[in-house]
Amino acid sequence: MIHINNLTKKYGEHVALNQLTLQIKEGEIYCLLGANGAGKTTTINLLLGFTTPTSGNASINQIDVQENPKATKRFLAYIPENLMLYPSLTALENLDYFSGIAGKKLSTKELKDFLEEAGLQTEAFDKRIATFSKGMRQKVGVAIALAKDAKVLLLDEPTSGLDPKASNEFGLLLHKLKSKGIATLMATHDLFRAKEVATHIGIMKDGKLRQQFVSDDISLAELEKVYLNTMDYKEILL
Ligand SMILES: Nc1ncnc2c1ncn2[C@@H]1O[C@H](COP(=O)(O)OP(=O)(O)OP(=O)(O)O)[C@@H](O)[C@H]1O
Repeated sequence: MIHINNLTKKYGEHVALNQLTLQIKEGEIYCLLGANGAGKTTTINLLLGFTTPTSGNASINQIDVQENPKATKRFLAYIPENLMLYPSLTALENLDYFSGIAGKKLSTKELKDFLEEAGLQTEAFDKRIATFSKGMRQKVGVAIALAKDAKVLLLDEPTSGLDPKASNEFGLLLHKLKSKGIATLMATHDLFRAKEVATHIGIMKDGKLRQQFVSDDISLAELEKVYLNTMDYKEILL
């Protein structure tokens, strides 16, 4: 579903992303780990077409992102660390608005079903977003992705600032999306949640993908050790 080939982004002499190659198939959750400045957000921005690569390419559902950014956006949902919703509108109104932008005309019943599927409490459907916690806003973001029938979900630091219960709920939600066949790329610093939700884990440093694992092949303790070693510049062969 997501194909990234030798994707490179330079800002002047600085290489923010260095020949990244990876694939994420339907129903896979790929967690990208790495210290600040490792290139995680750059990867997401390139997939969103927010910035253009210096070289290499990426495709979503076999459509090249750079050649056809509008077409690829039809398949994409993006939830950044701080999801922008209209604070004075309710959850239902936001969902109605954003699914309308995505070309979906949905009944109130359908909108409510998506909010429920995303795990938002029924009492919150008609409350203004301004009163919502981050976890609740993210559920609205997931409802938007579901309403849009997104095939690919891009998440940037979705669990940062969430309390353990909200983070756990978000993890359960990702499992649900996985079972619907959605391909997810999640940039995170949260090793625990990455290990818990990911099918695959990559560790980036200085714009380069240094390590890749199938999540089931590595324990949390091993992941932490490898992560710390990688950050300490100790060379570990891929
Ligand atoms: N618009 C820009 N102009 C110049 N340099 C940039 C720009 N955007 C990102 N960079 C640089 O590219 C590198 C990768 O940044 P990126 O935001 O992708 O890292 P990250 O892994 O997402 O970090 P964080 O965990 O802090 O979000 C950093 O060195 C950053 O300073």
